[in-house]
Amino acid sequence: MPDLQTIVEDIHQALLPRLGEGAVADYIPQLAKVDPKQLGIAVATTGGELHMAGDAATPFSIQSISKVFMLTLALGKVGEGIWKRVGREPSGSPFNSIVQLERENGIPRNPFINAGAIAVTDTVLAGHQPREAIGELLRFVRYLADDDTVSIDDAVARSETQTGFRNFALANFMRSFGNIDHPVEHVLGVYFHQCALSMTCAQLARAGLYLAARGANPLTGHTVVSAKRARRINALMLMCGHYDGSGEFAYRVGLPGKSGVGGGILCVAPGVASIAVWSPGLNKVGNSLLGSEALEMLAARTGWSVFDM
Ligand SMILES: NC(=O)CC[C@H](N)C(=O)O
Repeated sequence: MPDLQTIVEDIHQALLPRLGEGAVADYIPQLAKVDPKQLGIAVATTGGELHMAGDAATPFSIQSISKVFMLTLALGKVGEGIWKRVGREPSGSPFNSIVQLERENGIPRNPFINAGAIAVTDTVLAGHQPREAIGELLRFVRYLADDDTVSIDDAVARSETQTGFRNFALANFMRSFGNIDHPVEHVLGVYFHQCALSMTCAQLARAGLYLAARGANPLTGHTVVSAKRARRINALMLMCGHYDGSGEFAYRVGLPGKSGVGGGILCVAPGVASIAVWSPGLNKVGNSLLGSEALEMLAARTGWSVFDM
C-alpha cells in the first residue's frame, strides 16, 4: 500500500474535476452561501500522524456531526438512562422527519436524526442555562480536538433559529409526549449552536480520535469514554449516522460515519484512524456527495473496513 499522504492526495486529485457536484443545503440560508467547489480530507491516525489534502484547513459548519459529541456528553451525564428517551434503531426516514414520532409516542428512533438529537440536547440542558450548556459542549469539543480555536459560527446559529420551523415542530411534538423537559426555545437555542460549531477537517479528525482508539485520545492521553462506550457509539454511527442513506454508506464505505448538512463526514476506522472529509454538495438524502466518494476511495485503497478484521 502506498503511504497515506499519497493516497489522500490522489483521492483529492481524482475528485477535483467533479467539484461542485451535488446541492448545497439551502434551507439554512447561511449554508447556501458556501462555495460548493471545495473538498477537504484529513486522516488522523491512532499512531499520531495527520495527513491532509485540499481544503482540510478551512473551517466549515459541522451541523449534525455535533450529534456525536453531544451524545458522548449526554452519556457521560446520564449514562444508559438516555435510552429511555431515544431509541437505537435506524430510522429509514429523512433526518428531519416527523411521521415516526407520532406512531412511536414521541420517542425518536435514534440520537442522530434531528428529533433524537434534540432529546439528547434536552438531557444535557438539565440544571443549566442554555448559554452554559453551549459553553460546556464547546469546551468539550475543544478538549477532544486539543485545540482552543474551535468556535461557534453565530451567523449560522442565527440563520437556523430564524428558519428552523421543522425543528421547532419536532421539539414541540416531543414535548407534547413529555419527552422534552425544558422550554423548546432553550433546547433549540442549544441545538442550533451545537450544529453551528465550525471546524476544519484536521480539527474534526483529531476530535474523533477517541472513537478510533478505544475511548482515549492517543495524542493527548485523555480518556474520554470507556472502550465499550466508544464501540457502542461507533455501532450507532454505522447504523444511523447517514439517516436513510446509512445502509448505502455502510455498503460502500464499510466504516462508522456521521454526516452533516454542511457537507462534512466524520468517519472512524477502529484501531487505525479518524477521518474527516468535507465537500458542501449533498446527495438526495442530505449527505456529502463527494465526501462519501472520497471515503469510498479511501476505504478501497487502504482496505479499512469493520467487516474485514
Ligand atoms: N442533517 C443535518 O446536518 C441537520 C442539522 C441541521 N442543523 C438541522 O437541524 O436541520
